[in-house]
Amino acid sequence: MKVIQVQTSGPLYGSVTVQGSKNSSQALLAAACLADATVTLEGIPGSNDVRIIRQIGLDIGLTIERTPMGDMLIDPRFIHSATIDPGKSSAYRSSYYFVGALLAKFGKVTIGFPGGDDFVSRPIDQHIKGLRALGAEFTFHSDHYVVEAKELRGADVYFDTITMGATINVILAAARAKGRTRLSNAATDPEVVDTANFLNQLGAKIVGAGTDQIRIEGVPYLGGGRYAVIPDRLIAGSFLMAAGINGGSVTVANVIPEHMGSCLAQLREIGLEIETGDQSVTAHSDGRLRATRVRTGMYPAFATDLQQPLTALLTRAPGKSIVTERVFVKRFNHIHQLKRLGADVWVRKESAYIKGGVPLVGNWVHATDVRAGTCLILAGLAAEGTTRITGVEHIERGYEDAVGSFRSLGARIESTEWTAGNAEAGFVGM
Ligand SMILES: CC(=O)N[C@H]1[C@@H](OP(=O)(O)OP(=O)(O)OC[C@H]2O[C@@H](n3ccc(=O)[nH]c3=O)[C@H](O)[C@@H]2O)O[C@H](CO)[C@@H](O)[C@@H]1O
Ligand SMILES: C=C(OP(=O)(O)O)C(=O)O
Repeated sequence: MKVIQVQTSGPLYGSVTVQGSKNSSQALLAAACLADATVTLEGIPGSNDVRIIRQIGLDIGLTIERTPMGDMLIDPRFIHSATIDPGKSSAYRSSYYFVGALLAKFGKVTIGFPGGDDFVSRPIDQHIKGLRALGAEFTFHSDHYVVEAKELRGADVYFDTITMGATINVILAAARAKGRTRLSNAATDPEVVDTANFLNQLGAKIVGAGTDQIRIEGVPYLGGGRYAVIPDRLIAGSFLMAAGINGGSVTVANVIPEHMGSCLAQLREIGLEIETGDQSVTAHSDGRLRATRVRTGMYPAFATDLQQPLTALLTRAPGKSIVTERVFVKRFNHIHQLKRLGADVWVRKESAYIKGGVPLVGNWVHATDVRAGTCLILAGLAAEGTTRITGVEHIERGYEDAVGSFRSLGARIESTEWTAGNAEAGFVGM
């Protein structure tokens, strides 16, 4: 069993080059299926989710190869199947993008239900609603579903709630549908804009991405091209938060500061000093933090994926903080694990109440999902003694090299293989 071991660390100093966005990469890799020529994507991270997408690609005839320069060369010309193995599709969340991306070409997609971070129920009713409006029919089975459309036709879609996944999925389907699609109440996330920019570069006609009204004029053909995925604003945010845990100064390079507005505002409120450059952000902290109240929301509000590392940071801020989760209201699995380190945190309804400044003590903890993992790494840096984190595969879904990056900043962290022998000697069941 892989375990990440974190020791009490001092202030962190240094610079980390931020990987390409996990969430955008998943959309772009699927979107490449819409092309009729080869595509090169720069900056796709080497995370577990990307490895699964490559395996799905192999199964259906979509070649995804890493070049010696680190780019992804994708050849969608020989896709021969739109039947996706349920096990693989359920091994990560956004496998549903293959529905939007393959439906126009194949007329029928068979796929497993979405997996990924299973922290709360995550409905896909808005994906279904949007794709149905374009003419798709859904049939549900025990471990997979089938989506069929003789012909996809543009339509007006008004989303009942703001969802990034459904916005992207319907854009994918509409890009090669017949006629015009208009999306209202669309998500405005940078990852939506990134997907639209990529498709437009291949010849799609999408306008309005980044606003809540998006128009897509379907085209019969998409060419190839080269495109660079946006940097991961969520991973960048968590490294900046790390500067506040024991003090220090951390620079995240290769970021788009404009994507991080609500995060940077929140960190300033807590007492970090933030400096932005063209493509970098630096957080300085003398370790003195202020308690705060924060609510998550859809972009441009404070991201739900930054809620967990922020909660770890707020355990270091003397006083009472309140973190309210508005996107996935029960996304608090990490709180139970923080308590195992001695944090004084409790959850009522959709809020976590944190009494900050209480000393943390190392223990065995489990990362239930990727951001819970980041939260526990940050908490482990402050905890007395050793914190051992299991569930490393969740962390590896999103990070190319979390351990290496934190080590480069001076964190005392390592990845170890926990064997039956040492487990008997020291493992405390969870
Ligand atoms: C792979 C990926 O990109 N994952 C991100 C994506 O997930 P994902 O795309 O799954 O999240 P959504 O933006 O769709 O979810 C936003 C809200 O809409 C609701 N909803 C969503 C779809 C739907 O059909 N019906 C519905 O009610 C969800 O329950 C949630 O309350 O955005 C989330 C919110 O920023 C992030 O936490 C995830 O990291
Ligand atoms: C929720 C997340 O991922 P996914 O949607 O891939 O499960 C996340 O990245 O925090």
